Amino acid sequence: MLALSALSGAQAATVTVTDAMLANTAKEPKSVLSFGMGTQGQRYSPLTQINTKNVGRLSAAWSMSFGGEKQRGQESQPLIHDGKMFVTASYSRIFAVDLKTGSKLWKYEHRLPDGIMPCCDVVNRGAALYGNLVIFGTLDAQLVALDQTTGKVVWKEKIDDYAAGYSMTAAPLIAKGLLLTGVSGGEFGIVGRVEARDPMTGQLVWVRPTVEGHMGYRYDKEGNKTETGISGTTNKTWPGDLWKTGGAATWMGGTYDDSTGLAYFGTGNPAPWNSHLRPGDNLFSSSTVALDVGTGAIKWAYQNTPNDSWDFDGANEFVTFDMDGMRYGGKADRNGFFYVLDAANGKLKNAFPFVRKITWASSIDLKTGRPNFIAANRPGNPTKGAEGAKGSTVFAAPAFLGAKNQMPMAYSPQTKLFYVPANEWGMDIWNEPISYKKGGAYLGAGFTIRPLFDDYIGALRAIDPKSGKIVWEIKNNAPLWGGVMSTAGGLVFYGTPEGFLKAVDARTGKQLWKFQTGSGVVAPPVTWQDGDTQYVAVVSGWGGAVPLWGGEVAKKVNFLEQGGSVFVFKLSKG
Ligand SMILES: O=C(O)c1cc(C(=O)O)c2c(n1)C(=O)C(=O)c1cc(C(=O)O)[nH]c1-2
Ligand SMILES: [Ca+2]
Repeated sequence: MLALSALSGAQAATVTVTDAMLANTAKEPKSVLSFGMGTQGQRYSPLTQINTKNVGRLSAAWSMSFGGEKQRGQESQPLIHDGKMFVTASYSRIFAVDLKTGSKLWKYEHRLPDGIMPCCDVVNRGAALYGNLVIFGTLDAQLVALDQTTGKVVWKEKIDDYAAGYSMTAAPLIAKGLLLTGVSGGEFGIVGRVEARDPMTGQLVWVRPTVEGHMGYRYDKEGNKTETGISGTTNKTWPGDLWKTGGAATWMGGTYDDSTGLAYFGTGNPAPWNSHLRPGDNLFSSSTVALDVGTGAIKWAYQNTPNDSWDFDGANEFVTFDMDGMRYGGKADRNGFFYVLDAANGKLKNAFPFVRKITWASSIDLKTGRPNFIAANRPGNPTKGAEGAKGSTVFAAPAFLGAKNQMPMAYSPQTKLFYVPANEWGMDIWNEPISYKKGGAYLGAGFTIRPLFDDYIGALRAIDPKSGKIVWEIKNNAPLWGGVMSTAGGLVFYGTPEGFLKAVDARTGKQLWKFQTGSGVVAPPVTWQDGDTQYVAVVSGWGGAVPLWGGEVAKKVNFLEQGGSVFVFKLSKG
């Protein structure tokens, strides 16, 4: 029996995913092998069959439900390979689907313990492919690798203790034959880090913490570890012992650029939120950290929000691109500024606002790379504040859910523009005393989110990284929470919480097509070519942080229904 099934054509058909294929995935439009549609994260496809002239004829080819009662935030980006779609779903589930028919080939439901502690819904953003495996992270902070053909578990590794607040929501990244992953848990005082593993076995290769003062390690084949030096030079940017529970979670995973050999991981908020408890810059929180993939050494780090006081996680994706013959990286930060850095050395080239209202800083100093803080707009010190134990309340914009959050932007080398899903909102924020307790929320702050404008919160913005100009924008009533894709067909695709997948002209922002998916879209679309047909897919299912933490805004959008399904589209005959 075993020998027979091993010989059968269908079983043996898995095409092994190699480093060369992954390096080419942005140029190879027949598959989608990684989160970001290429490790640089540009989310750009060279396909042109679907274009500005004919996108009006885009029609549903099939849809598949994730089923059950687990209809919560679906933030997953599907992967496409060898006739199959691999798509993760809420509550740490993954499905393999037949691309031609839309029928389910297998599913894996991870058994989650009762005590998991994701801060912001039971989400998962996607998987990674390598060899014959599909690998994803779970809400109880494990990694699971399954056989692409059978769905059988090949290896499983525990990343860390979920009872201490660790979880995993991001898609893993493959770079130079290594599996690179981050961790979630910044709201619980975990310590952020990047880990490299052998993707075929799950065995650790190196670990690099993202909080200054913690030791990095390298592992040999037997699992013996050797120290590779502390991250940073000292823990002097943290007072006392606070670096031991400093946050800086790498919760959105990373990008990788073959030309620099560096992996770029954003880091989340320093813990706790109350900044008066931790005077100093608190490295490497709210930063982009560039790691040498071979050694796990921090080659450079750039801090977007030193001594963050607003939950301005710097976790957002660093997307590398070419400008004036140089390789740069663009990052639309949660704090409201868009940054352009030299991808090789982290030197700041440009920084400008991409939302209308920013209260915490007036600008970013291009010489020093540091923000020009507006001191009066920092939430007050609870030990000194006029309002006693609470500290003084300030109005701050952006709100803590950010000018941008988990929803990834796209870059088009055709238009040389970034397409950023932005949100305009503010909050009243105040500080409170707090002390660390394992597995407890570690904030020391309270907040009330408020819209800034009557008619919209979300805005899809086309941004020129050179001039810092917003070339066009499309306002959206509810906060945008889904990702963006650009194509050589001159199109930009994006989803809305109101349930639509939309296609617009990449040059003008003119809407050309929309489709109602039946629930809010909080996931990034993808496209690929099978035979002579180009397809587009997106996952639908409202959820994520907004309905949980949005307060007044959550009430505004409580007409939205939850869901869980994936839709695939192609052109109907003209
Ligand atoms: O600091 C962290 O570890 C961490 C993790 C996550 C996560 O893993 O989803 C989010 C956040 N922070 C966060 O601040 C946030 O606003 C957020 C929104 C979402 C989401 O998926 O909608 N996740 C997270
Ligand atoms: Ca956070």
